[in-house]
Amino acid sequence: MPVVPYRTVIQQHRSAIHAALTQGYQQAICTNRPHVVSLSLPIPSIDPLRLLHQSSPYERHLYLENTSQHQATVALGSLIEASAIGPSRFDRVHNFIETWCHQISCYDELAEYSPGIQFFCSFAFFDTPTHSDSPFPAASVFLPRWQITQCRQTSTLIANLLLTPLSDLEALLPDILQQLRRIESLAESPLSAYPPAPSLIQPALATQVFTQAVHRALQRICHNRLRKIVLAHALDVLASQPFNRAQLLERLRQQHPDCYVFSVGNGHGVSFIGASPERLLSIRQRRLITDALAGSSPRGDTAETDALLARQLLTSVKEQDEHQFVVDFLVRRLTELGLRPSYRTRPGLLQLSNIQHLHTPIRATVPLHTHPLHLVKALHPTPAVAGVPTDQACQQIRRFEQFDRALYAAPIGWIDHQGNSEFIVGIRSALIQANRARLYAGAGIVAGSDPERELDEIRLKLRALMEALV
Ligand SMILES: C=C(O[C@@H]1C=C(C(=O)O)C=C[C@H]1O)C(=O)O
Repeated sequence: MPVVPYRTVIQQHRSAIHAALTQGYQQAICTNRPHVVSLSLPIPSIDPLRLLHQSSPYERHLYLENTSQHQATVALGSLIEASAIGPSRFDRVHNFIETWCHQISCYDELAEYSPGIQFFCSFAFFDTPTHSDSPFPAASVFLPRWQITQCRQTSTLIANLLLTPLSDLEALLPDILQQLRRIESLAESPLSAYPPAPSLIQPALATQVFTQAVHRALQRICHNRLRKIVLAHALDVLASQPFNRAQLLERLRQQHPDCYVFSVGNGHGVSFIGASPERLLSIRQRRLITDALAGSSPRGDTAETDALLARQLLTSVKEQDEHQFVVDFLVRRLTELGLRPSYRTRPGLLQLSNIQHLHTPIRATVPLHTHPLHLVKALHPTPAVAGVPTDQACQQIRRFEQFDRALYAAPIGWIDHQGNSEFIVGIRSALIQANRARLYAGAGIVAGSDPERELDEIRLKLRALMEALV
């Protein structure tokens, strides 16, 4: 099949694109403020991971893919950005987005599919860093220079351009054409094989630290100071050579097709990657879905043991309690914001390749003036990753865990200019820098939890990540 010359499409519409840029330029002059023009352009069907593979680890990025939903996006480079710390971090990101939404125009007439203007965000678990060398800010938002979104077989390139009264309009178009040339050559060239995976110099899991923390947490639960706490463990591994980010993500999406595969790069060589089954929220045309996901069991080796483990999970009082804390919290927080959540009273099962969870999807309609970040702020951290009561659980997490959670178990996602949004919870994840990886896994502790069984759950979750590393 001949390759459609996408550049020719752009060349043919050169004057329309030029007109869109001129309008943006005039806006910048009239308002005396910078103005962004967001161009959505058709490109050959291309896997966004290939573009990430070609990009430098020193270029900021956010990649998010859900194979089963046939949706993938990579956002590369930062055109405009902001970061924030402290309790007002969500509001500050919201203000940044609101301000810029008045200074952006979107030209999407050439694209078959356009996701609109998307701001990409990552938040750390805590609003103030627990460690001074934390690789990611407590809150971070950026509008990318380049973005590729693939929806089924349709790919779209988004070029965001910043216009100021000093901009040289004639210099912008060649830049876009050069990027299109790069993408076309990627689409035409055969997928180059990834280099062999590095071998790991794997340290033993320092299990006592975790089990001791579980014992101490159980004492607090026994004395009614806490009802649930999610304790995590971090495993540092060193490889013989640098990890290949795209290769890890490729393995994760093959091994976990039902999860959201993600990568967030800080632009300084550090990436936070993972395959998370947990959606904090998804909003499309004001319809919201959030997942209560808590209560876990391994998958069985045979159909019979698998069914037995599933039955035990569905009928265990301890697992039900652990799950119900999350449902109650999500329903309460949504109701407080004026939403009317609907959900089934009995949880279902979310069966993943290595583990199964109790799962309750909760749906609601978002009121007109409720911004997605109001909801993210109200929902994070859920008792699936923190505990009950939230403040006490977070205080104890800071005490018991000796490592920096950074982006682990925190919201990662995007918001568009029309109130659509997608945020996942950054669990089943690892921090990657050159040949070092830090793997995270956590488990919910409630009355009746057995420290050894919780440790098995941590091992199971870590093993899934380890399989992607080697
Ligand atoms: C905290 C994690 O997972 C969470 C804890 C679960 C549990 O304890 O049963 C289940 C799903 C997640 O909400 C993790 O994987 O790190």
